[in-house]
Amino acid sequence: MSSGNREHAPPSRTSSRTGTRDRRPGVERWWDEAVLARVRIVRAIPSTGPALASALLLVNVVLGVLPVAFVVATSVVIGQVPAAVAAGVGSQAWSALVRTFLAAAALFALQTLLTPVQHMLGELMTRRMDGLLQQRLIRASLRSTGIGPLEDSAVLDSLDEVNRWFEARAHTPGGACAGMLALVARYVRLAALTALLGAVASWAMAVALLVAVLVFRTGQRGGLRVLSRVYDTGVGAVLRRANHLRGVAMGARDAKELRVFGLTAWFTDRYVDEHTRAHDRVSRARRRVFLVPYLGYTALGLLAVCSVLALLASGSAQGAVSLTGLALALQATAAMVMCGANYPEADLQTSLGMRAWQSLDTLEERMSRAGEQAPSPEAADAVEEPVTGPAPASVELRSVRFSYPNAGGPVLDGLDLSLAPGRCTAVVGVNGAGKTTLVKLLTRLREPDAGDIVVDGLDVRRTPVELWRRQVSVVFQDFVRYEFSAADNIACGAVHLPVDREGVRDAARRAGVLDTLEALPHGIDTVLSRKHEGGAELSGGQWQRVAIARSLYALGAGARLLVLDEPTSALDVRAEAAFFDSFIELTAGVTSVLISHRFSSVRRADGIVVVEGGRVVEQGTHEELMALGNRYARMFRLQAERFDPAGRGEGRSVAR
Ligand SMILES: Nc1ncnc2c1ncn2[C@@H]1O[C@H](COP(=O)(O)OP(=O)(O)OP(=O)(O)O)[C@@H](O)[C@H]1O
Repeated sequence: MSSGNREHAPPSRTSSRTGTRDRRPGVERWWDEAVLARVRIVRAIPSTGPALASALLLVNVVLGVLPVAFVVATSVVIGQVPAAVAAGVGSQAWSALVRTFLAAAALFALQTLLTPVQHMLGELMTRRMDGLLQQRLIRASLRSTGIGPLEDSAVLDSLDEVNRWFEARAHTPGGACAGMLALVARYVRLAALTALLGAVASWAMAVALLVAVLVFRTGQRGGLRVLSRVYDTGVGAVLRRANHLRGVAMGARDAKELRVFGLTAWFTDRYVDEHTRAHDRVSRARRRVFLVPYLGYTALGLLAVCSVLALLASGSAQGAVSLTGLALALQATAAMVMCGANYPEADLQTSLGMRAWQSLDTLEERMSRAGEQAPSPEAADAVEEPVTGPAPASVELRSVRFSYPNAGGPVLDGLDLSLAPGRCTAVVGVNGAGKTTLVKLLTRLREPDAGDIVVDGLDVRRTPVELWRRQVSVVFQDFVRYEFSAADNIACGAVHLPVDREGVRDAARRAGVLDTLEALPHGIDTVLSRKHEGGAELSGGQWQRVAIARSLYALGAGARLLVLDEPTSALDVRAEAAFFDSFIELTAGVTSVLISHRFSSVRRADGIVVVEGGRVVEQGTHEELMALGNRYARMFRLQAERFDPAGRGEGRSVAR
């Protein structure tokens, strides 16, 4: 019997109950990991298609029986040889020998033919189950309407872990189903061999050998489970660090900085250190888990096999066992011993699959736990229809308080802010003042801990989130660069409506990017990524214009509140000035919020608020705030002086 366990590197297993290292009692953990996990996989098998599941089950049962039938046929052949040789060619005994031989050959051929069918159907089941699990993963990742869960470190850990299971090339989680059915073949074979040995030799012998085989297998499989716990004791974290280092070192995104800062050798050394540390700990654990127990299991196996052989030998010596019976018993014993080995078509697949499924459960559980945001008092009487219409939104934030979970004090602490309908309000403040947090609340990616956001006199929580979001158009600081066509990149500003190609062109024209897009190989249908054939890459500023076009398209589709979070950070000064000249005009009459560190943009807003300490500490027009000579004026002058050290005139270089 051979151990045959290959080393693998599953991600760390943490308890789905605590989110920390698993501290459940051994029996409960064993029940969950070894029994319930298998039951869940078996119950999921029919979802890959009843016809496929039945066909694969049938093939596996047949593949379990065929080798046993082959053992019987070849043993009968051996038993028939003396009589056939004695009677000579053409005799009845000879013909019987030939017939049995042909039957054995047919059984062997059938087994050879069915094995690829087993692989093919198993592969099909694996792909189908992987597809279903991927759907579960995507649904779990996107299930929250807010982004709270995706800023929770436990959820991010789980996501990271599950993703690694799906990215593993050797065995994917779906393989567990096919692996579980492949075990049917092995255990049917083991049961039939036991019956055979019992029938022709001795039942005590057969049962003893069966017990030895099962003990050996249980030890090996249990060893895999025990070994995997080493990943809970810090190895997972070391591997994550190593993977991060490898990802940074091999990614195109970070290549420039690594080289310019001369970090390549440092990265290599750190990667080797972390990897070696993880590898050493796994190797030590492997020796502990497998080496000594393996010797014990092997001794037990040898004892059982030697006893069986000794009994057979003595039975044969006394003439109590026929030649056919001896051949049967010997072959059955050898085949049973083989059943104690690692099953390459089943063991790793089921063991890794069970862990992957558990990771997915943990992710789903954590997502739902992290997604339980503070209940909104008005949610119960949510109105079906949003407050909508052509009129620009009037938005008021009243005494809004918000803190990030597990992150210290409040970021917004009693903030009052009024966004006048059809006017542009700029929000300024130092880094970390809470400007982006304000955007998250306005877009309902987060809900306030206290206070209200009131739109046209109605608490925004009374409007279903999806409907509210159709009324909001946003250009995020870190907007998404979708690897879609340019047209789709813009049209995804209003996915609830059919794509309006004229509207897309119009939005691109107004964002000043239409000429650039039309000059691409396939015009606005060019995929904006070089990773795709015929695709093209845009500069940072051009991408930003595409994001702006997306928000204009959303406005065209009925959005009534425009939120711009650093919308021009990638544009040069001249492009920014030109952009605002046209943008202010284009969005005239739209309620908008502009967050920017560029005072040349901010000063053009109809109203400006300064956020500090989680509240609005100053508000007014540019002129009023300059006249006040307080925080805004100081920040404005500081920036203006950087462009115009001589200090000539208020923001001369930053002015329009
Ligand atoms: N997901 C988060 N979890 C915990 N704290 C966060 C999170 N996001 C932001 N913060 C903290 O909240 C505070 C406000 O962050 P926010 O991004 O809103 O500031 P900001 O005014 O937009 O800053 P900047 O001008 O640098 O973009 C910061 O102290 C930041 O560390």
